[in-house]
Amino acid sequence: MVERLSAEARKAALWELAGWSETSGREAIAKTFVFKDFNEAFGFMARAALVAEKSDHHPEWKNVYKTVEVVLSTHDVGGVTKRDIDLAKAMNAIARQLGVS
Ligand SMILES: C[C@H](O)[C@H](O)[C@H]1CNC2=NC(N)=NC(=O)C2=N1
Repeated sequence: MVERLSAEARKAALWELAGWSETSGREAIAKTFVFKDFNEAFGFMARAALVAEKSDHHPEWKNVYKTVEVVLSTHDVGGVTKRDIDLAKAMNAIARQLGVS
């Protein structure tokens, strides 16, 4: 079991995570990625899904055409943990490879 991050620790982690912010009304972090088209959005999701499955930590996400809205939290502890931060970093890296920040 990983430790739920404090409000301070969440803020510190988010400083280094471009585009991610805290959700309101729930302990989670979120980012909306906008790609060039559906093909790139779905390519991002396919790559991110492999990372998620490998680490047994899965995103809540919604895709409409070229936009992917992602919410990350660790359900087991009802908050944000290093597992969310790590997946958020991996998603940023994948998006960057696809030419999107
Ligand atoms: C049993 C299994 O490890 C858990 O259900 C995992 C699976 N994927 C998960 N993903 C996320 N985002 N949060 C979790 O708490 C979580 N728990």
